[in-house]
Amino acid sequence: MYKLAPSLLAADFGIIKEQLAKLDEAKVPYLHLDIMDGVFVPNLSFGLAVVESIRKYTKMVFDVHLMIIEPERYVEQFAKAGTDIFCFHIEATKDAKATVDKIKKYGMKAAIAVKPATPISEIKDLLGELDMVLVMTVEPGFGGQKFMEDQMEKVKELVKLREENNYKYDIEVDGGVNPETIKTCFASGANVIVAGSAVLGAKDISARVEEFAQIAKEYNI
Ligand SMILES: O=C(CO)[C@H](O)[C@H](O)COP(=O)(O)O
Ligand SMILES: [Fe+2]
Repeated sequence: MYKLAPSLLAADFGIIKEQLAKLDEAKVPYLHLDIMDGVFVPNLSFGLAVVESIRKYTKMVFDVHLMIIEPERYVEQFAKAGTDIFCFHIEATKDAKATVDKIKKYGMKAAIAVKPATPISEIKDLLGELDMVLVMTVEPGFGGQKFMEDQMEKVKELVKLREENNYKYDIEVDGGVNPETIKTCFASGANVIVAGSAVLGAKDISARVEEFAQIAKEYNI
């Protein structure tokens, strides 16, 4: 089922309450929260305090994308801050299985992200336990980058593996998604769409959300 996850990274933090209200008005289901540590990626964003404080203002599902090393250290804190989906990078941990188990123990949905150079074979053994897989369509670290079309091969591979093994995960794409590139995402089989600049940077947020929803309908997603 199609879900839009606007990325807070593209929001104007000075008017964050108004921005959240606009997303709620547009009936957006997920909010994508990019957590960066300046080590796993060459950028810093925001952390637990921001997640906890905005949790009070919206009921959107919090889809937290952790671009930090050893994400297992923060599972409990993110659960307490109101995270619904805890998504970590396979490249950032030595024990992905233990991390997935810990995420579930704290009542969250478990997702794994793969950088553009990481093949799906790296997470193959865990696919049966995941609620979502995130295929990065840019190098993680910054919003507003160009969509990497070649990553659609991984989306298609995930669709195939899900069918063959009766797995249940959603397939999320993140980076450079706009009204054009969203079409190849749907055509390849992605159903959870992260969009920062294309949604929060749009003149009319509701109109952009509606435009994406119409395209999803055309592709039966
Ligand atoms: O994880 C990310 C960057 O690492 C962001 O979620 C992503 O870049 C969204 O921004 P945009 O839609 O503007 O590309
Ligand atoms: Fe992200």
